Amino acid sequence: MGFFDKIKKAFTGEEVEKTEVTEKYEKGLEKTRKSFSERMNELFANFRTVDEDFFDELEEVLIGSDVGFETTMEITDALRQEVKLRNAKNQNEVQEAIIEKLVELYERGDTEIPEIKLNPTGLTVILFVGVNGVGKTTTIGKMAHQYQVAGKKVLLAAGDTFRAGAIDQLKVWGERVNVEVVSGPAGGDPAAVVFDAVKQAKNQQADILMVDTAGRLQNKVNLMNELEKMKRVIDRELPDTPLEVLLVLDATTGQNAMLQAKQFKETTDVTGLVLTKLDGTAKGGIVLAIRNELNIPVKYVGLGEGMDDLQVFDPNEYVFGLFSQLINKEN
Ligand SMILES: Nc1nc2c(ncn2[C@@H]2O[C@H](COP(=O)(O)OP(=O)(O)OP(=O)(O)O)[C@@H](O)[C@H]2O)c(=O)[nH]1
Repeated sequence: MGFFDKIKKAFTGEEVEKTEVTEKYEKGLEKTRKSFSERMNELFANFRTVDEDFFDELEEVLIGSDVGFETTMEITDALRQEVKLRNAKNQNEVQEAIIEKLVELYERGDTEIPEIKLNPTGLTVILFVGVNGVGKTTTIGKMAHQYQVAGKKVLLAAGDTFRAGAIDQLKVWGERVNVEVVSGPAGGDPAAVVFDAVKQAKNQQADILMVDTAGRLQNKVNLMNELEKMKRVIDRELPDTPLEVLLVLDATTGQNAMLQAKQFKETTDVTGLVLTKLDGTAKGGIVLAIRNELNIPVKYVGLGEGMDDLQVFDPNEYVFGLFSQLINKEN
């Protein structure tokens, strides 16, 4: 069964086969789906015809789910044309057009799973950026655990020397998942920590080095210099090593997360996003907005507090989780 057919079936409440990952996405997106389906049901409860009022209300539903203004307008404009083209009049025809347009928004982009490409012959370095409290350390810990379970040798570097608490927190995670943490003194130079960590990674022939960094957006110049210096050390010591820069964002902060992403994008070359706490928000539409407006791939999503709830982002599973049993079905 093609993916679109699977969504269509789930959309109307028909049973479809689900993998463990599908179920994780479904569960993680429960709040978003509930609020989205309530709003959609309300919209269709008053459905008479597809007129401008209908599109206005649909825009409100999408914006209310944090799909973002730009993306919402794009979707509703495309839908206006589609409805005309198909001469869709009744509720089912319009619902089908809506879901097709939303899925298309994804298919037009990259539906490949944007997994981190690990260096097959040596070390890969992942730099984690993002403001305090977004779940950066938790993400590093979970990811370290997953790579380790997959048989990789992982090393962590406590590059957030700005807060003593951040170093300790990373060490706690290191102990919990049994991964070594390279650290320096609080207030020290983060690039020096990176230098030491790179040396150790080389000595130990590690596969992955994950570097925590401080995320002081209020001081952009400092932040930029600090990140650039760390990158220079990595480039110099490991000239041919792939470097990922993952920006961690808290999905529950909605449009504020968008703003952070824009600011970090100006500060450094972000290669991917991690969106944490998607399970904690009813506004999971933020993924659509980010994907459409920022042009940075979402690489991981946090769908719960468990170790395995950090999942590689799969656009198909996401859209499925958003729509399954959407209309006329109690969740
Ligand atoms: N429900 C849920 N909780 C999460 C997720 N990711 C992280 N958390 C929880 O959020 C809490 C930690 O969040 P933060 O205080 O932002 O974590 P942190 O690692 O200290 O954040 P940084 O300051 O960014 O390093 C922990 O209780 C985590 O279990 C997620 O995807 N879903």
